[in-house]
Amino acid sequence: MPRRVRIPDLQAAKREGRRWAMLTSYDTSTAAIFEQAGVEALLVGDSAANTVYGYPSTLAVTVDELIPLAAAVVRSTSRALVVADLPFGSYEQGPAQALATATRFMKETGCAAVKLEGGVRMAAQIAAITAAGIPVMGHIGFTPQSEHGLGGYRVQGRGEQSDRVRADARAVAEAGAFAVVLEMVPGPLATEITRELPIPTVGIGAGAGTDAQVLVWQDMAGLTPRTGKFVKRYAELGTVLGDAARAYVTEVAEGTYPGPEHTFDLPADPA
Ligand SMILES: Nc1nc(=O)c2c([nH]1)NC[C@@H]1CN(c3ccc(C(=O)N[C@@H](CCC(=O)O)C(=O)O)cc3)CN21
Ligand SMILES: CC(C)C(=O)C(=O)O
Ligand SMILES: [Mg+2]
Repeated sequence: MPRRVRIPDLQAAKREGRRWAMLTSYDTSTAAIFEQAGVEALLVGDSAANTVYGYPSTLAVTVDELIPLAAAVVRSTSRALVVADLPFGSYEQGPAQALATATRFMKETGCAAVKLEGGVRMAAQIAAITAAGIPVMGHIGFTPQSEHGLGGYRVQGRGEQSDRVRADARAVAEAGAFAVVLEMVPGPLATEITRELPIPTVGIGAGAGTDAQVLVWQDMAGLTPRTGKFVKRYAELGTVLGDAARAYVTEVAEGTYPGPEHTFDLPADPA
C-alpha cells in the first residue's frame, strides 16, 4: 500500500517546480476514485454546505455535519493527504476555539491537516493550531465565509487591494501554515505571491502561476448547473447520470428491467 503524501513532499514539490492537484471530496466513492487518479490532496471543504447538504451558502454547515464526511474520506483512502475545512463559526472567536475545533477534526476524522479562512485577522488562530502540531492550510483572497463582508463573489486584490492580499499571504506563512489557498485573485498577483512565499500556493480562480490547483469536484465533473468562470468542466456527469436514471425509469415502467440475468431461480427440481 503506498504511503500517504506528506506535507514535506509538497514543500519539495514547490522547490522542484512540480505542480500538484487537489479536489474536494465528501464521500467514499469519489475519495477512492480521485486518489487512484493521482490527486495528491483531498479537501473535505465546507462547500459540502452547497454540494452535499443543499444550503444556499457555506455559512450554515456545522462541525458535526462535516466530521462524518471527513472521516469517510480518510477511511476510503491510503495515499492522498486529507485536509478538512473548519466551518464558519468554529474558529473566529480566538485561538482557543480554533485549537479546540481543529483538535476535534484530528481526533474524530483522522485527517492530516485543517484549513481555515482569513489572513492577518486569523494569524493568531493559525499559530495556535500549528503550535499544537496540527498542520494548517490558509485560505485568502475571496473567502466565501465572509461573502457578506466582502460584498459578494468578487475577485480580490485588484488595484490598491493587492497590498492587502500580499499582507494576508505573508501573515499566513509567518503564522506557520504549510500551504495557502488563493481564491479569485488576479493571475499576475497570484504568481508574484507564489514566488515570494516559502510555502506552496493552491489556486482556485488564481491563474496557472500557483504551485497547485483546487476545484470543487462537482464543478469540474459537470454536476453543478452554475459555476464560476474559473471552472473547467472536465466531464458532464450531470448529463450521464440523468440519462442513466431516465433509462432505468423507462425500463422499470416497461418491465424490461430486471431481466432473467438479474433474477434468482428456484433450486433445480431433484430429478
Ligand atoms: N460548487 C461550489 N464551487 C465552489 O467553487 C465553491 C462552492 N461551491 N461553495 C463555496 C465557495 C463559493 N465559491 C464561489 C462561488 C461562486 C463564484 C462565482 O459565481 N464567481 C463568478 C463571479 C465573479 C465576479 O463577479 O467577480 C465568476 O464568474 O467567477 C465564485 C466562487 C467557491 N466555493
Ligand atoms: C473551494 C475550496 C478551496 C474550499 O474552500 C471548499 O471547497 O470549501
Ligand atoms: Mg471552503
